[in-house]
Amino acid sequence: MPSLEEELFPSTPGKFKGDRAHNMNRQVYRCFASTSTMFLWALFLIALTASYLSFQGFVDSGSRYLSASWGGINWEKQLRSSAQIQRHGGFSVLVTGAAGFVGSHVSIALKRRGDGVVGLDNFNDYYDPSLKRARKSLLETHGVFIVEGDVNDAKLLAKLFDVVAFSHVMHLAAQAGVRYAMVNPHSYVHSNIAGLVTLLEACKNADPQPAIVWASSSSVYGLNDKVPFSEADRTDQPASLYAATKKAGEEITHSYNHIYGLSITGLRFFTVYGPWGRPDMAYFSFTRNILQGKSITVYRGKNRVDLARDFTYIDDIVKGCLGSLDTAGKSTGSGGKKRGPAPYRIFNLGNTSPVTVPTLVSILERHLKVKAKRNIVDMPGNGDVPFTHANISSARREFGYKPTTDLQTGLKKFVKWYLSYYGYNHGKPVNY
Ligand SMILES: O=C(O)[C@H]1O[C@H](OP(=O)(O)OP(=O)(O)OC[C@H]2O[C@@H](n3ccc(=O)[nH]c3=O)[C@H](O)[C@@H]2O)[C@H](O)[C@@H](O)[C@H]1O
Repeated sequence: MPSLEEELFPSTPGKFKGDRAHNMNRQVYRCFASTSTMFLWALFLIALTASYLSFQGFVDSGSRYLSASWGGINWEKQLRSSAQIQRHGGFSVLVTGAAGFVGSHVSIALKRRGDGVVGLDNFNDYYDPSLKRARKSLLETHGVFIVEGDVNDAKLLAKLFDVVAFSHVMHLAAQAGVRYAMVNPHSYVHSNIAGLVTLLEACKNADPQPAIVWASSSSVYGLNDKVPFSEADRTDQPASLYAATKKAGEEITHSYNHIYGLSITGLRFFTVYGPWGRPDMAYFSFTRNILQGKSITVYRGKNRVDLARDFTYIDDIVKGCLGSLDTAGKSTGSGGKKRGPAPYRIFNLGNTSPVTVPTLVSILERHLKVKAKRNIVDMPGNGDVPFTHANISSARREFGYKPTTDLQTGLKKFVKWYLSYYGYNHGKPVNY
């Protein structure tokens, strides 16, 4: 049996016979009825979508509040106190990667001279996070508060700039290591490209905009064979993805300088070493293996030529970082608008005295009083370059950069720290 509606409005047009006006009325009514049904459906779908989105928002914010290690009145108080400037004309500096090797040293040096410092670090497990935690404890004894978070977290960055008007950002958070890029390429894109852009976005939006000093790398020289390496030399032949992401960082920061008036200083660090260093680096892992009686793999270049690095001691690098901060001109924009040209600088921070890897091993043997078991192999195609050698005349001219620690002296200090921290058998770290 047909329904009432079917009776009134048969589904097959033309089957209904009636007068013209009646017919017209029916069509208008039908049209109106289908429009209102559609309208009701649309309303229903909008309501459904809105409630889904608000539920998602609730879940997101709920999980953020449940899992976030930042936020709240007490947290803001700690931020402000750590960022407090204690000297006339001092800075308030956001140090990213503050629980890292260079980051921890720079943070302490800034705090010591009376600058305000807030650290940011994600404590990832690229190498033993307990070493990062120990550095964090050390920083806390100096009054430096470290926020646990990622440079990719735009909300966190916005909040940091909301609470503190940072005059400078020392951006050292990165995925380091040349050879690890073959194991985990995406971590380099995540930290060195995406993280950098997120940070620059936050800096460009900040009012006032901070001046930015950040860590590039000697590896950008890649296959360049003109020595010593000068800032104007070719950097378009990277030998590793790590180098490529650092080179990309130099271009990305340039665009932010150009468009938004951010003051940018990129520092090309040359194989930095010293106490509280990175366990993935050769001098550190060689020390551990030598002490444990394990063999070490020493790479050798083409035609049996030894590899060489312009090893640079951490204290010299710290002086270079502070000199860069002191001479960085101001950013000119605010709230995302450029108001004039701002400085864009790049400096080599090296030692200008390359040493071969076998010589590095011999120095360690002397300091450790243990003979290394050397396993010499031809350098695999893993992104390494045969040598590095910095021309540092630009940094010397701009802020009097002058490295004073040779490898022999620097490794002695490293070994002293290593033994006090891990002991002879790389047992449990001594508590600081
Ligand atoms: O200046 C930089 O910008 C980079 O410096 C550092 O890279 P590199 O100069 O490669 O230092 P590092 O790994 O200590 O190897 C040193 C030498 O030992 C050789 N090497 C290494 C390991 C090994 O098992 N055997 C070996 O012979 C190796 O072939 C090399 O010749 C930082 O790690 C990097 O993050 C980046 O900051």
